[in-house]
Amino acid sequence: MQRQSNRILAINPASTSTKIGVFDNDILIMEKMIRHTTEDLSKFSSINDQYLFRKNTILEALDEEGMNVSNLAAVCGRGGLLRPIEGGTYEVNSGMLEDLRVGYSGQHASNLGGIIAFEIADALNIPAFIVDPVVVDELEPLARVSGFSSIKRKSIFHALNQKAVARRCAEKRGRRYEEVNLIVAHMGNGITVGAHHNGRVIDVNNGLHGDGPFSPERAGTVPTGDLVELCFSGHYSHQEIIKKLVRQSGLFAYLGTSDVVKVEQRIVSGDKKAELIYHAMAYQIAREIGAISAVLKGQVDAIILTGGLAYGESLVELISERVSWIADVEIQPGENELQALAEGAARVLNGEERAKVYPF
Ligand SMILES: Nc1ncnc2c1ncn2[C@@H]1O[C@H](COP(=O)(O)OP(=O)(O)O)[C@@H](O)[C@H]1O
Ligand SMILES: CCCC(=O)OP(=O)(O)O
Repeated sequence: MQRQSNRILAINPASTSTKIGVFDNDILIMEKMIRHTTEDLSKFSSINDQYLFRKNTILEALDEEGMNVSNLAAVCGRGGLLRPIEGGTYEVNSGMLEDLRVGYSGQHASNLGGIIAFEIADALNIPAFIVDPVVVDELEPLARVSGFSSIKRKSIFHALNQKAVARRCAEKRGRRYEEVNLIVAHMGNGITVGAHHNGRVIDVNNGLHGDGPFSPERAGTVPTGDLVELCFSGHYSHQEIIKKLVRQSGLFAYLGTSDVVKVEQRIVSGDKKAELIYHAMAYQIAREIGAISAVLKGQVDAIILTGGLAYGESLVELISERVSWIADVEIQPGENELQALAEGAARVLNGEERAKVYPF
């Protein structure tokens, strides 16, 4: 099908940076990472309060790059901690804006993606979208049962990148995403391993404050009794324990850094503790992939390793040697999120998909 030219601005707000990209449909024209200093962000008491500051830095960056916003056909932001929704491209509406502002399912910089996209698009009278936010929830009923009746398992994961790499993998095999079974391990600051069955992520660990492998920053699954003891030890407030589990666990807690490149350098120079912990992270990722292969009854077309950590050759090797008996292992390093946002918006602008309405 012949596609018309659609200029799309994609916005991905992360904790200390805002990444932006301008695309012609899914072809990248310009990309920029705007870094925010601690001093800049410490002026704001909440993530939501940063919206105007971040929006202005985006408009300034576009101006510096000579990008004329009046040529845009749509703006697409990374969606945040909304109500659980199925995957897809959603037009930003007033209900979504309200949920993003209060942080319906919690606080995360990605909550700003939809808000900033809307503000820029509204002034230009063009649509604003979000694509596959972190709350995409396509879990099977079986996967929701935790074993502790007061707690349900939740789907919070790197849906945007997981679905984009899964689509690409299916396409390479001459199949549609809706026709394949894939295991995708996104390995970034958090790590999530999803079972993609015929285009739906039917099981995945909650990579923010849930379960799964430990990661550069997160604790992942920890022994429950010991965690309860720690919570009631009187040493930590509620906020402190959450921060410890989400931002100060994993590699950071054991090795004092969450920078995987530095950890790899320490291993090469003979640091045995760094080696043990790094190998343990690979071991836990492989164990999660093995567990989720049972969800797919062993019918797995491919295992995809993606995210920033997939640039690390030794990590990829350590995981592959434990899981390559399950299926072919494909490496798609990086987080590909701006590209995935543009692709999601382009599918709607070109009439290949209809924008979904939040909450559906
Ligand atoms: N060349 C590399 N080799 C190994 N790890 C890397 C490399 N580049 C980045 N990383 C790691 O990737 C992580 C960030 O991954 P990314 O997918 O961008 O993050 P997130 O999913 O959290 O947004 C960081 O922990 C960083 O140390
Ligand atoms: C697990 C989804 C939240 C998320 O995006 O985490 P990181 O970017 O910190 O890996």
